[in-house]
Amino acid sequence: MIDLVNVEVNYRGIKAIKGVTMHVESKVLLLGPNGSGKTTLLRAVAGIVPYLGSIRVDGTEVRSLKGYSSLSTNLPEVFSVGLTLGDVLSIFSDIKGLDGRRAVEMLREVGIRDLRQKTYSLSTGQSALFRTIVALATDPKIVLLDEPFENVDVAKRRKVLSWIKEYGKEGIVVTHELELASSFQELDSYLIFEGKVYGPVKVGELLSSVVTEGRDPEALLVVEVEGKEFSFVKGKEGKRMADIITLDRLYSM
Ligand SMILES: Nc1ncnc2c1ncn2[C@@H]1O[C@H](COP(=O)(O)OP(=O)(O)OP(=O)(O)O)[C@@H](O)[C@H]1O
Repeated sequence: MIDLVNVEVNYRGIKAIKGVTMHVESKVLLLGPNGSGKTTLLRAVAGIVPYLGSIRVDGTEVRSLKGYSSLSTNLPEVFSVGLTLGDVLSIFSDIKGLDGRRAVEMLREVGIRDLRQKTYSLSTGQSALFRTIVALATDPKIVLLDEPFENVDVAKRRKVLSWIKEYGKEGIVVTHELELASSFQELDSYLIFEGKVYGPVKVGELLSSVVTEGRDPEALLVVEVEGKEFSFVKGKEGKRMADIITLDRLYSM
């Protein structure tokens, strides 16, 4: 279970996360445009950046966590430079109970066979796949996945989708691609704009809504973008969410 209460993250004067309160006890999607704070929120939950407020993972405050938690992530900060893929698998087997055979099988399924190569020799897409596989092959209770589809070929995205459905009962999956979100219709989603989180709302409901300017009393969600309010409403005239593809488009509405 992940509980955030009034969380703020500041990077030297930039407020990247502003007063976020969330209670996550299933797998949820976090959707938002570039620079909205998605990665920062995951970093805070993973204990990689300092935060104000409270973040508890299964009841333990993240900033006072000692040792390893029930949480796995594909965030690049977790992977040391200069190691081979085999080294990383072996370290994660020791410290996080990674299933080495399963990891090797998953790597083969996406065409990564040479375990003697260094992690930095992987392409951007291969690196994303490798990090996702290491995170999931630990069979984690909680997953934090940052843009697991980015730079991954369409055919391999299908594999990644099926793995995300298979592993981790709880957690946060970040993406800014609504097209991919449609594969998770039954999950709850949160939207993030300018460091503020809105939700939850079922992915299916969100994608079948339209976006209108202003505050609509029947809205599933009302978000604020650059000082303007936008409503996500069902059964009205407006820009169909399903056509927006990426949330960056709200900035040009
Ligand atoms: N290390 C850092 N130092 C200073 N500012 C940062 C740092 N990392 C992120 N930021 C700023 O914090 C804000 C949120 O960034 P973040 O990377 O969390 O967004 P994001 O939603 O993950 O974006 P993207 O989809 O582009 O990856 C942005 O304004 C970004 O410029």
